[in-house]
Amino acid sequence: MPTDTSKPMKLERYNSYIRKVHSTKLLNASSKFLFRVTLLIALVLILFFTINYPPLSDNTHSAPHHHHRHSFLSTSLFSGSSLVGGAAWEKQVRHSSTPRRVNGFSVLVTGAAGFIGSHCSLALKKRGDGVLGLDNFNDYYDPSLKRARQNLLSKHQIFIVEGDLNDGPLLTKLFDVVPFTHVLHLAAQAGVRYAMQNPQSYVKSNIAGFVNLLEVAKAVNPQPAIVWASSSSVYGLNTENPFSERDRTDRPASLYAATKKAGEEIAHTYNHIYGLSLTGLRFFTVYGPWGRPDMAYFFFTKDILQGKPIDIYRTQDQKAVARDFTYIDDVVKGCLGALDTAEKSTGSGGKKKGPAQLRVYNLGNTSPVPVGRLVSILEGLLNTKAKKHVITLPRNGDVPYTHANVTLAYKDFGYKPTTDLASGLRKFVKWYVNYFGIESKHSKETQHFDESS
Ligand SMILES: O=C(O)[C@H]1O[C@H](OP(=O)(O)OP(=O)(O)OC[C@H]2O[C@@H](n3ccc(=O)[nH]c3=O)[C@H](O)[C@@H]2O)[C@H](O)[C@@H](O)[C@H]1O
Repeated sequence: MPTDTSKPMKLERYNSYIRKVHSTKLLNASSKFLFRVTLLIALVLILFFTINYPPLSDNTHSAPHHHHRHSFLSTSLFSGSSLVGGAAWEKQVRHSSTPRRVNGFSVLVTGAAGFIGSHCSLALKKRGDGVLGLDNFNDYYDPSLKRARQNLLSKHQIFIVEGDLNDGPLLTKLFDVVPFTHVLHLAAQAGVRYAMQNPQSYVKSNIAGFVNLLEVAKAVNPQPAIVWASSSSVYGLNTENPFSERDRTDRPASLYAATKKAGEEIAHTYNHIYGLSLTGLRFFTVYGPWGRPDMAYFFFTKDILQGKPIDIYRTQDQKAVARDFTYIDDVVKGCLGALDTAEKSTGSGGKKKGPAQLRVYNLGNTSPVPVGRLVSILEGLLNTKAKKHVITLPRNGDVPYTHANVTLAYKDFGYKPTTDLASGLRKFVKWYVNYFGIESKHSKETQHFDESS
């Protein structure tokens, strides 16, 4: 009888089958495991990129750390149509910054598409200084007005780089290309009442942005001298009259004022540690052609012309609210005076070499005018009665009055305001009706408008 060999063979086949099944199971299990791990990694990566690289349409009021990334992506690589850092861009930057007079300055003007920034840029350029603008063109008020100012500046060979103060690499790049002698730092989140709606934007521009600029300025060689915009609002609840630079400024009435006051303290620190030459200018309610639409004189004009009611504030004890309204041309002279008398910074490569200049000046008009009087002047100029709502000052950060003592600015650089409110508003209204193409008997009188007035 032949021996049955099929049994061990079957067993062997069975064993090998079992091994196969096991190894396939193992393979299946490990590939499932691998697949899950890959999926998890992919999800983590997607989450990471979504958080760190928000879409470029991220709005301007987003959280500061988001905005920093956004501004780096959007401004460090591209600015309008020209590639930042490219040869054509560098040529524009250099051309705009090169002075055309002997011993002329090279000035970086931040906020150059803004009201005071555009006027100062033009004035500097006209006397032969080199000017490079920086502006983020945010939408705090209608950016089309900022674009119109930019057009005006570009006709005078002034180039504005589109970028944010918080964009460190961009600022460093600008100083790499141009050894600026001066910075006129006017970029800020302005407006007293808006600080209650969007407090973070004040911290982002007026504190973080300022510190970022100072960080770059202290590290470059040569360090520039810096003249920057503080505000009359730092006097807050001060009751001395008129306001002098020696008065208390530790009782701000709005977050806007608090951020400007913080700027003055930060300036002290950078002057003390790094030898940066710093001059703060306390502007008093500056108005005029190409002004800011968020300011009362501007939107009163608009509302009066449109037949809309306007609110005129009175103090809690029913007294008139008054401001030391200051005409733009006077303020421009003050800014240029401050630049002309600014001493060089003393540090280099981030190290202080000796004491440096640290100054603060009032730039006001020295004659406060009640808001009711401002409205009567506008009514006369527009030949239209305003629909006036006199209301008690809401608790919105406003102070009852401002009044500048400008003795110090006069002594140090001959600052002397010469334009009263009626003459200044006349020039503003002339610009307004032309700019907005308002057809009235006023526009006929002003057909020969000089756009740079
Ligand atoms: O000197 C400054 O440092 C600041 O000046 C400016 O602030 P302000 O002096 O508050 O100007 P602005 O808003 O034009 O109100 C003018 C007057 O109209 C009153 N006012 C205002 C609004 C209204 O509806 N009714 C009204 O009576 C109001 O009570 C006030 O009395 C800049 O905006 C600010 O950025 C900052 O630079």
